[in-house]
Amino acid sequence: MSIFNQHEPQQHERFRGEHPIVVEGLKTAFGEHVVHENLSLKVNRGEIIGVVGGSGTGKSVLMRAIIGLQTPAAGEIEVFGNSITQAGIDEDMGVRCRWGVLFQGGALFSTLTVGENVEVPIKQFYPDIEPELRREIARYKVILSGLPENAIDKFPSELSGGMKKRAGLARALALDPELLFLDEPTAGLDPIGAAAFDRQTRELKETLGLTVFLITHDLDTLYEICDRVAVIAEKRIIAVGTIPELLETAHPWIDEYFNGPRGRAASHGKPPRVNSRASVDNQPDSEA
Ligand SMILES: Nc1ncnc2c1ncn2[C@@H]1O[C@H](COP(=O)(O)OP(=O)(O)OP(=O)(O)O)[C@@H](O)[C@H]1O
Repeated sequence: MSIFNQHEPQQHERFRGEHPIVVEGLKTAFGEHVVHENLSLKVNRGEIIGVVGGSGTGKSVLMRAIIGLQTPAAGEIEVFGNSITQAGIDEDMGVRCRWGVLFQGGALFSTLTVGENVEVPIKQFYPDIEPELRREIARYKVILSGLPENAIDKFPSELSGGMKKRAGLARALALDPELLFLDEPTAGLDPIGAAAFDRQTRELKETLGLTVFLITHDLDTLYEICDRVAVIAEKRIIAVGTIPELLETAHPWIDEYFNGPRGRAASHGKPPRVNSRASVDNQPDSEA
């Protein structure tokens, strides 16, 4: 039971449905530049889904659309069964407090300490929580994210890249989310730091029962911790499944991605995760 359940106004049951995120027929565009066209994706509850695709294919824009920061030109997005595209402000606030986001680069407030950064969403969504309790929650989240306890009083400029990511993770965990969005969490980390962050993600997912939407270029992360991988190309999700399943699709981009030198190195000795069937979208690109 979360401490937040005792505080108005965001009381809610945990999501028990099959798909906490459902995207149907999404179109996003910046002026004439269409990023997604007829993109669909269902994320399974309790999985870590890796989202991959070439640079600029729209992974971050997809995440932003799902969390309501990017208005779609067409299509429907549901999170926990609530329409994100049509939510009023009240429903919006109720859903927003149920996810946490680690943006690329951490997006920490540089003038606030780590602890104060973690307190920001708590203040925003639960303004009535007493400062002492808020601080105590922040301290717990800092420890949960794998930072030493004394990091709570440090400013972002005093942290290494890996520590900044963990501070961003602590803030993403601030509200006991059911859904965690991670945008390239291991980018810029050394291999040992990246592997440690991967382990932490998997442990958090298991102990907190999270669903994780993870954007990455890191093949080791895909092999180590992702239950399924969704591939964005041609403005939509062209395939989703375990890595062995994706390889069966024989799509040239997928083949090159996983069977190129880096893909082969990352796969070395890894047991495949096999708990779903890949689905492939062979629909022609309407914008082609
Ligand atoms: N605010 C914006 N205004 C205009 N174009 C944008 C904006 N945000 C993103 N784009 C464009 O949308 C496309 C997709 O961007 P996005 O950041 O989602 O790519 P990505 O797949 O996450 O790339 P990377 O792997 O390099 O991080 C790019 O062409 C980008 O230039």
